[in-house]
Amino acid sequence: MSNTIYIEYNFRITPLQPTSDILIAELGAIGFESFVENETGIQAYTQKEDWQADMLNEVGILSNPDFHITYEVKEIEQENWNATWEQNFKPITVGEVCEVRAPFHEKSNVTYDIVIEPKMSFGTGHHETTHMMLQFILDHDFKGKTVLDMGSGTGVLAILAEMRGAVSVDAIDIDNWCYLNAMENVERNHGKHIKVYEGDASLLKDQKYDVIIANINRNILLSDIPEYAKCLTEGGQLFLSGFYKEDIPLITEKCNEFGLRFEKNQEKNNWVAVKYVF
Ligand SMILES: C[S@@+](CC[C@H](N)C(=O)[O-])C[C@H]1O[C@@H](n2cnc3c(N)ncnc32)[C@H](O)[C@@H]1O
Repeated sequence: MSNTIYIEYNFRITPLQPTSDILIAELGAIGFESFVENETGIQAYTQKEDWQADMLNEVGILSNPDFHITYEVKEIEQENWNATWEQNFKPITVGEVCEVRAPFHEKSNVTYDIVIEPKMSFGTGHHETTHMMLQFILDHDFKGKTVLDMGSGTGVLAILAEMRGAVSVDAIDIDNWCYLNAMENVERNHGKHIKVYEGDASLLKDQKYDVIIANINRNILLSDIPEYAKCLTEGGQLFLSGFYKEDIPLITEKCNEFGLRFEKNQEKNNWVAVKYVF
């Protein structure tokens, strides 16, 4: 193991949500590469060679009086960073039949046992949006379906879709690291019908899918919904997440414009996952 030196920031945050999500997004934008959420806030990591003492000056939420954020900073070696991650990543159970765990967790007796090594990509089932999308996949019939997972992160949704019977799954992520990580996770879970691509909605051409899953964010979804509609088969289903309850009318309006009808939604801590039908 190389002993890369990391800088760890330990942020204490009040209120925890939506502050943590905003802080993670802002830190991600200035080059922080991994995050561990805990009960009082988050730990954020960047490699020492990418770090500058004044880099937090660009993080707007730290000077916003509506949020209270304090932090400590220290230098750690990669081995310790891995240990922190392992300590904090607990297995997640969805609907009692599906567990998302890391390779170092013991296998339990569930129908859908998903092993994910997330490292730095999003999608362990800990986030509300991933959890709700996994629940949607459990609640629907995927047997014989062709599926697109847009913004696939670790690949966790694509992996469950195949376990639930999908005959082919295209998983697309814009981020190179996610693309590589999803490929590793597909292999780790013995995926046979999942193809992972690096890119975005511009990769979609004449393909048709019975189901499209996209957990990204409000603005990307708003701009990609017309592309999704073009790729759905008659009666096809679209599951969207990555936005808040108050964004449902806007997203639904865009879906309606392209022939997609709202069917139902789930909600967790103000995050939502919504099902539309073509
Ligand atoms: C919220 S994460 C979801 C990951 C995983 N699907 C899950 O449910 O946990 C969003 C993912 O979308 C990717 N992404 C962001 N913009 C994108 C775009 N325009 N096209 C494709 N992927 C995108 C990010 O790299 C990230 O991995």
